[in-house]
Amino acid sequence: MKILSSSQIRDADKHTIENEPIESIDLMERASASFSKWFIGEFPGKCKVHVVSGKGNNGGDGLAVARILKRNGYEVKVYTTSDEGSEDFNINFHRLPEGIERKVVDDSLGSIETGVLIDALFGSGLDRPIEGRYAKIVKEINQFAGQVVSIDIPSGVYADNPVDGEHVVEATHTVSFQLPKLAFFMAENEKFVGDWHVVDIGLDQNFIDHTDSRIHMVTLEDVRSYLKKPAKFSHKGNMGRSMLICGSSGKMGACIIAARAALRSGAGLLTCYVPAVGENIIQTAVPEAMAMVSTFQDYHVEEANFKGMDAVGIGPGLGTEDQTEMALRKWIKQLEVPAVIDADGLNMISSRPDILKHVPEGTIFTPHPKEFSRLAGEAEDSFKRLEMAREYAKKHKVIIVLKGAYTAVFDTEGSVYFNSTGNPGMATGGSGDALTGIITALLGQGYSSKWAAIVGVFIHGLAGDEAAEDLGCISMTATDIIDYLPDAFRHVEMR
Ligand SMILES: NC(=O)C1=CN([C@@H]2O[C@H](COP(=O)(O)OP(=O)(O)OC[C@H]3O[C@@H](n4cnc5c(N)ncnc54)[C@H](O)[C@@H]3O)[C@@H](O)[C@H]2O)[C@@H](O)CC1
Ligand SMILES: Nc1ncnc2c1ncn2[C@@H]1O[C@H](COP(=O)(O)OP(=O)(O)O)[C@@H](O)[C@H]1O
Ligand SMILES: [K+]
Repeated sequence: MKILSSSQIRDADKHTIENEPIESIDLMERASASFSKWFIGEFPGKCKVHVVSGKGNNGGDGLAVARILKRNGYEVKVYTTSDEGSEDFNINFHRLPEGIERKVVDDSLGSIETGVLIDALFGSGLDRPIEGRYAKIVKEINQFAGQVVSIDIPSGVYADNPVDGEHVVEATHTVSFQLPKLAFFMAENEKFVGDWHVVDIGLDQNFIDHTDSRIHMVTLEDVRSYLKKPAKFSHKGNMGRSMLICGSSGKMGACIIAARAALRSGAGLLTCYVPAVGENIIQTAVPEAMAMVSTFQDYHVEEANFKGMDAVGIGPGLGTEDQTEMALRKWIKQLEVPAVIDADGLNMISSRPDILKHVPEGTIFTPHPKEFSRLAGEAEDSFKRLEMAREYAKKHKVIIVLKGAYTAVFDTEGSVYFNSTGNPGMATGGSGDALTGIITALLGQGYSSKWAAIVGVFIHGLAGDEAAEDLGCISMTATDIIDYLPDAFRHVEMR
């Protein structure tokens, strides 16, 4: 699914109005009806609803929603900051039926004790920080004890830029029209956006399909269409020969997790290259994997033999010993197959950036934000980090998998794909190692680097979601993510 900027959405509105054709006020009615339908589903008890409307079209939506909810049996009170506004605001203001209490407010809503509050103060037309009387209103909205539902976007949040003011509505739910907004994927906006939802308002899909956007959200359908189905005559030799270079004394667990995840992701033949300390451990814990054992006891110091391999994953539990770093340099220079580099592998590249020039095109880096800042420098905010990651991926011709609540995959052409699966239960040691194993296995099965990353991240998150459903976010572990990989793959395969 594409994510469009505010101005692109405005163009889609305009195009729909001209070509459907539909009057602007009727499009507003359709948007408000979609919002109301969502609202009625979420709050079926006919609670008291307080609608706070600004004077733009977001406020106009608020007024139309007030009317529709009233018609559906809700007790509605409307607070407007003015009795006059945009053309469509004015029409909806005059359409307010009898029986809706209305109040034109200056800087205070007055006391609101119960019910649900709908925030229609500002939408995508916000063009400066909220101040003065509007700031006081926002403060009151945030002091309200009940749930707050923002229409389209919380007032004070910009769709495409970081928040720049102190006064921003903190919504419980945000119901966005047609598509999600880029702002929803940024960690610092979580407290404003709350849980977000998208409702269809019937903007011209053909126009959206032809609008150029480099920002996407990955859906189940996307992954379904890219998932490779094993051929009837497939055998272990053509399901990918993968190698994981991993482990050191005290960190063999990372290796086990990555290896098990790779096997559960369809790796045909898996070899784990480990220091001597890891031989018995890996052979016992993961009998399906072969072990290639280095002569050195505690950590990696030697070259590897990649002969016959289709994919290589480097990083889980490696440690950052100087000699391991020298070994990493050799591995990277030797690489002729697609590779995933994670964790300590990335940390060593960060401390010796000259290694970067040897990294083959299409190699996948899987940093979390801290590892990314070691690679590319600190970012002021998530929007800047997004630009930095995009530039980094383009410049070094690597795929960046920036891990987090919405893991983002950056390809080498400047596009970014936000993941839509996963949950906070995955913020536990070893989850990242599982991801490295999954992506390595997919690479080995012939996925392009970009799609191995996108599909791997989605499946990893989906397995995490299935695990959380049964075990809860608190108790689930990285091993549980692996145990739920079969469910996740089956879920994607189901048609
Ligand atoms: N046809 C359309 O364009 C549709 C638009 N829709 C709604 O329209 C919204 C956008 O409407 P508008 O473009 O009218 O924008 P807003 O409703 O966000 O309001 C913009 C108005 O507020 C003023 N303003 C901006 N920032 C301010 C600040 N910090 N302090 C004080 N005043 C400020 C602007 O000067 C302008 O007058 C969307 O978010 C969506 O809710 C929907 O009705 C769907 C259809
Ligand atoms: N709040 C969250 N929501 C969704 N996914 C998460 C969340 N926190 C962590 N994850 C996922 O869990 C994994 C953690 O990886 P990483 O930070 O490398 O941990 P580790 O090094 O302990 O394995 C990443 O894939 C990340 O996207
Ligand atoms: K709003």
